[in-house]
Amino acid sequence: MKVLKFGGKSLANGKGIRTVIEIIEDKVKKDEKITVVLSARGNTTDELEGILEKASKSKPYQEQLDAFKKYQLDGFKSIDFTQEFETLDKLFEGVSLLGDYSKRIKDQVLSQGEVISAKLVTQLLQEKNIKANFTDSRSLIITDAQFGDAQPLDKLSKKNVISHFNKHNGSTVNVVTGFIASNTNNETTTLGRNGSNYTASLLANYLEAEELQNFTHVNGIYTANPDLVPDARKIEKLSFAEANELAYFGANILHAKTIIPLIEKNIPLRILNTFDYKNKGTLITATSNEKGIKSLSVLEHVALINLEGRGLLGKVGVDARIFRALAHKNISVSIISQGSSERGIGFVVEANKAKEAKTVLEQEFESDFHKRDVSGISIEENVSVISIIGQDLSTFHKPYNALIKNQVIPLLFNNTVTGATISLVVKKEQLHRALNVIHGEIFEIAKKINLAIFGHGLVGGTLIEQILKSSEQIEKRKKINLNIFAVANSKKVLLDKNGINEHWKNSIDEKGISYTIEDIVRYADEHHLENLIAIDNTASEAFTANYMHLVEHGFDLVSSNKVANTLSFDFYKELRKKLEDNQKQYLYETNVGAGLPLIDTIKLLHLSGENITRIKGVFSGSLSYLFNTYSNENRLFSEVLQEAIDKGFTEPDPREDLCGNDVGRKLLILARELDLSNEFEDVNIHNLIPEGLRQGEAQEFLEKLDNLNLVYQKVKEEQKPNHVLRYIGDLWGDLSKEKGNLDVKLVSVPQSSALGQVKGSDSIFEIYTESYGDQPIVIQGAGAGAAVTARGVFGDILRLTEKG
Ligand SMILES: NC(=O)C1=CN([C@@H]2O[C@H](COP(=O)(O)OP(=O)(O)OC[C@H]3O[C@@H](n4cnc5c(N)ncnc54)[C@H](OP(=O)(O)O)[C@@H]3O)[C@@H](O)[C@H]2O)C=CC1
Ligand SMILES: N[C@@H](CC=O)C(=O)O
Repeated sequence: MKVLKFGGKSLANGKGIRTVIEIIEDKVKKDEKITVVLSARGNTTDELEGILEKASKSKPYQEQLDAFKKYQLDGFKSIDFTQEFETLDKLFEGVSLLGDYSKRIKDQVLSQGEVISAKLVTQLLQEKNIKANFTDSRSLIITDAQFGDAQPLDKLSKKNVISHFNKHNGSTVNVVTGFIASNTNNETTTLGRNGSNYTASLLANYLEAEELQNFTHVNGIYTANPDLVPDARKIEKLSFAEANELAYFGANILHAKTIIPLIEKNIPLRILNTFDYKNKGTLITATSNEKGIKSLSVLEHVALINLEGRGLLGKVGVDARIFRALAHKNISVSIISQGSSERGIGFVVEANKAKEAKTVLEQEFESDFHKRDVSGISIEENVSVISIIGQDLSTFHKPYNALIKNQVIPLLFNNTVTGATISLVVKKEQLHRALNVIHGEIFEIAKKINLAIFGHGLVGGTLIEQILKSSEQIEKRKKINLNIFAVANSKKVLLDKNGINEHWKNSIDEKGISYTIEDIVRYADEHHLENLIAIDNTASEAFTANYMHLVEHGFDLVSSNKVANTLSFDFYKELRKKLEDNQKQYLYETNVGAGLPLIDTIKLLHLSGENITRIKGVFSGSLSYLFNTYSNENRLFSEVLQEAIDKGFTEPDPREDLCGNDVGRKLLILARELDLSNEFEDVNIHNLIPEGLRQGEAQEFLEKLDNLNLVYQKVKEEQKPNHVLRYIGDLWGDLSKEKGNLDVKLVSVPQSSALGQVKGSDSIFEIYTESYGDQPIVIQGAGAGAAVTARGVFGDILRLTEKG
């Protein structure tokens, strides 16, 4: 025999009822022996309670009662509920006249919901020629007289159930009312909230059923509430002990009292979905999961109370006084945490009891206030409790670190000594993000990294394409889900919390909206996006003004833009301080040498104590291309320059390269990596643009490139034989001092020298150190170009995801 229990949501409407009938019919056809236990339909119980309240206050209730009757009959006009409706009419009339009702009356009222539902399903089954038998559980389950939350009298109930099923067995489907029972005086009682589940598990116990199938509107028990955590997974199997933890921490399908009768007889419980009943659901048995099951549950509608005072230290009985005072008012404490100094005790109570709890404690500790032993009792409202079931402290650092990285600082945390459950109290507004972050960590589900990309020109656009192309592979290999939720230019942003797709360019045009940085921060916040990275692929100084704000709001930073690192040294330090305070990272490997691993190498050398004495080389990819090509080929300077621009080697405004600023910036960035406090003004720059061409718009300059030809023809011709032109950066001097010497200049070098050998758009960096002596470490390779730069930015993004 299997016991099938259908909840109110399964029975709420015509579709639900038809599906329930279909499920039962299916089982009967397969000759399965079944018993059906039903809740009241939809919101019936709440509706009846509402009408009762109105009636007791002598308010008009007839309209609501009529609507209730209409709902019960809707689509099922052939069913006769006259008796149930008349009972309700009489009960409400009486309550209205008296202006009050007892728990006994309430149980009589509420019981009609289950009677109506079981009567309906019985008749519909009979219409399908199924031998169905309406079974009023009031004649089976006998309880004490505690109306509203009655306790079954096991011996009597069991005897009744067995005798009833002996009479109506075989192919008969007993359709039993859940929730309701009667006391020994034959008065209607109810089994409290979750009562129908209780009825079902009592029947399963008495009849020694093979399985209890609890049909709900979800496919089983999940690792977290799927409404809050989209990545939540269904748990296939768990043990009663594990289920018990879930029940305690708010998994409302389960309740300890419904599980106990099943444990007693070792009866498996299967949680199924009425609307997807072929799905196997979750099976709960006595056997524990070998690996141990993990899941997240949430307690909402709670408040945190904090009792503080210096004088509590070493005082005996403080906790006892708190619990006694609260217990006296029937206020239950769910989570408690107390420091070893005993100067503060924090605990969680139901939100609607918080004010009362505070008042009660203020009275209890009145004299301690006077003595200044207690300094304050405060309520932190709008909090939620997250419990990680199956999590012990040995690996808790992972979710905890991830929370901190996402700026979720738990207000309180505690762990069970034996049960491997850790609970955290977090601000309600952070609940969603916290759950997703923890869930991603403990289930090793691809960690979602939410990217906001600013600038989608040559570098930014290539980066987006690279990410979209490799994201699937990365997810498979590294369990990292790169989600670009924002792409912005100087005017518009395209926002999509689920990530942009390959049509992003059109989408920006069509759906892009004007924005401020605050809009993007708000969007991330409102959609609870975690692991945020802002990527600056602009060349804009104005945009760098957003860095602090982004960091404060939980974004790590990656930039190909060099400006932020070359503003005043004060800003440079302030940004680092902001990053440290917010535990955020800033990576900018492409700032010098595009995709070459230069900054990281220099950082590591410096950090390890290696004394870097000089850094010299061709820092600019575009100027490398320009002078390598121009020196070797008999072509016009303007023509080669235009080629460098067309190949995407130059800055958005190519004058930034030609005037030496770009190399100057790179040199300064390296100097600052060595803890030198140089300013941009300290860089001696040889500007390659003749005076007359420096002013005006970039476009005007591009139109006058020919004017450069004569100048550079002369420079080329004035060289010694077998010499070539190179535009170099040189950081030198006593680099252990506060500032170094930074020179950017055009030099003529022998073609056979290392610098003279550089080809194409290659950059070359010679790093001289004390240990390496005269033989510098040389890093050489493509120093410019959208593809290599975007790849370098991509590398920084991946590096950040690993740091998390
Ligand atoms: N090319 C290379 O080899 C290398 C380049 N870099 C750096 O990469 C960065 C990007 O260069 P590149 O792709 O060539 O530049 P592009 O001019 O091609 O693109 C710049 C992008 O930034 C956007 N933008 C400009 N100002 C803002 C702002 N205030 N807010 C938001 N978006 C803005 C532009 O939008 P809009 O069209 O609206 O102006 C455009 O989408 C530069 O900082 C450069 O120094 C670094 C290493 C190598
Ligand atoms: N314009 C720059 C691009 C890389 O930073 C260069 O030419 O090196």
